[in-house]
Amino acid sequence: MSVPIVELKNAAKEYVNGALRVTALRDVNLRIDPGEYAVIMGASGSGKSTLLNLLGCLDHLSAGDYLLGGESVANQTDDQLSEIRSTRIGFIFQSYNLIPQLNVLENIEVPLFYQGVPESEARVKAEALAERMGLSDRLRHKPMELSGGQQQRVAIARSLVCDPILMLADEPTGNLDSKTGEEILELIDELHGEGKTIVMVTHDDDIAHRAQRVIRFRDGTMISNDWHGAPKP
Ligand SMILES: Nc1ncnc2c1ncn2[C@@H]1O[C@H](COP(=O)(O)OP(=O)(O)OP(=O)(O)O)[C@@H](O)[C@H]1O
Repeated sequence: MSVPIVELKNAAKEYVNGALRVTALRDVNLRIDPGEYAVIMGASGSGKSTLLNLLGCLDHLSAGDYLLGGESVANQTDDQLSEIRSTRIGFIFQSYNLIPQLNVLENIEVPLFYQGVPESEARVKAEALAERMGLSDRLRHKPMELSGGQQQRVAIARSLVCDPILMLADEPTGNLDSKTGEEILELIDELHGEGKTIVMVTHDDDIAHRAQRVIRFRDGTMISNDWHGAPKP
């Protein structure tokens, strides 16, 4: 059996602000295998972003364990988490999160520079991904000179440039019109078809139907985990 990409064991997250404590996630057990496409759904405040932040090593668990690709990351330092994030995880956000001063190629290259990849090598990779995303005629444009769909394509290229084992998407079509959103979702379907492991937060049932698996949260608890198509063995 293959090593799961994600394994959360009795995971919990509590936010503490002074005397105020909020339990955002409690006792979450979740396994995501290589090549799966899972969506996370739930009402506002149910813990979706908290979960994505934990899966993306942007935050620490309060209790339990998180194994990413078979290795526990629960007790890593912030620096170690940052290293894991930049080498193993690709992020796609609703608001693209591109660096406004950098052009398309430079934005795509950012994760490679954190890894010390030589400039010429980074350029070759970034150009290939930009071409794949249909951005060849926009390589030197800055984000503000691009449409929303083009910006999201740059963000997807950036998320792929380190060949991550896990791709996390937070409402990736939330700021796009339906046609452009559909193109981005088709791109994500394509990546899934190529074997990428994808976890996406969405509020949209139509989008959720594209995934194999829909995981629902309520009040910080996982309340359902439904498989479309063939049931998981
Ligand atoms: N930094 C924080 N400090 C304190 N409480 C927080 C913090 N971040 C989130 N929470 C709380 O944790 C709970 C879960 O929040 P979370 O943002 O994960 O929900 P969500 O499902 O992503 O919501 P939305 O769909 O509105 O983005 C909420 O009750 C929220 O108020």
